[in-house]
Amino acid sequence: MSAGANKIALSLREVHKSFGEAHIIRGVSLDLSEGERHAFIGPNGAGKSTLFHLISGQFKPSSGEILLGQQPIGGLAAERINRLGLARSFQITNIFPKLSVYENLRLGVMQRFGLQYTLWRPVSGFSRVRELTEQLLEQVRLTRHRDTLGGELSYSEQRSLEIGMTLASDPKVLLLDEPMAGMSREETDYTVDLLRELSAGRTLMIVEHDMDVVFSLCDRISVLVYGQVVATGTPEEVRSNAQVQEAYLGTEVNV
Ligand SMILES: Nc1ncnc2c1ncn2[C@@H]1O[C@H](COP(=O)(O)OP(=O)(O)OP(=O)(O)O)[C@@H](O)[C@H]1O
Repeated sequence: MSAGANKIALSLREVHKSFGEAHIIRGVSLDLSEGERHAFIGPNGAGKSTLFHLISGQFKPSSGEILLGQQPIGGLAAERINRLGLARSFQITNIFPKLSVYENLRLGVMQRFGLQYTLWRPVSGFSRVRELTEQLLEQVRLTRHRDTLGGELSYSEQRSLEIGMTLASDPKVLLLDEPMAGMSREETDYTVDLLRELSAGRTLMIVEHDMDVVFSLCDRISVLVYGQVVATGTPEEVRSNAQVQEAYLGTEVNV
């Protein structure tokens, strides 16, 4: 964790979400420190994606509070939450396949400044956009693919591009939903390394099924079962928690 680790970047307080009769998130409370890398794990259907949707503004909590720093964000529109400093990726890759890597990233940067894709904006505005786009290109290690169409990148490069677009708003808090899904071991290792680099100075929250990733990348882990956090702790604490072994990891799984 980086300096300033004691400041709270994101707080969930007794967050609930129901869809009709179905009570999916059942009282989740959690504080994430600035600079912390935190993973949510849990069985399929536990509510991990729903929790992400609540934090990033796709869903409104039925009750409870969500704070970004000191600012309550529960129920605000996704775009507003993004402007306040929280960005997220989705389980599915979300890039523009017919645009080049550079154009994809530039769109993300332009969005940050509220710029439309027009030709009559002042050039001065664009030079900053260009500068930031170049920076992002380098950060996500795609400089050599700058003119490649998004759709022609390999799967893991597309995920890197998507992470770059997520970073375009320069978020303080970054939510990534299964960033390694569908990757080979080699691609996963590469992406873990990239994420370590890119998340420096930010708070990272990921949902991830790959336990090697979770245990090596994250400072703390929360285990969600039926919409409730049954354990939160360091990888060592979670690994040795008997309730977690039973409820999720399975006593035969050696993690
Ligand atoms: N919009 C919705 N309306 C009704 N039920 C929903 C809605 N969204 C999610 N659910 C239900 O909420 C539960 C939790 O789903 P969610 O996708 O959050 O789980 P998850 O932990 O992310 O699972 P996975 O690991 O498979 O992605 C599921 O039973 C799902 O059917």
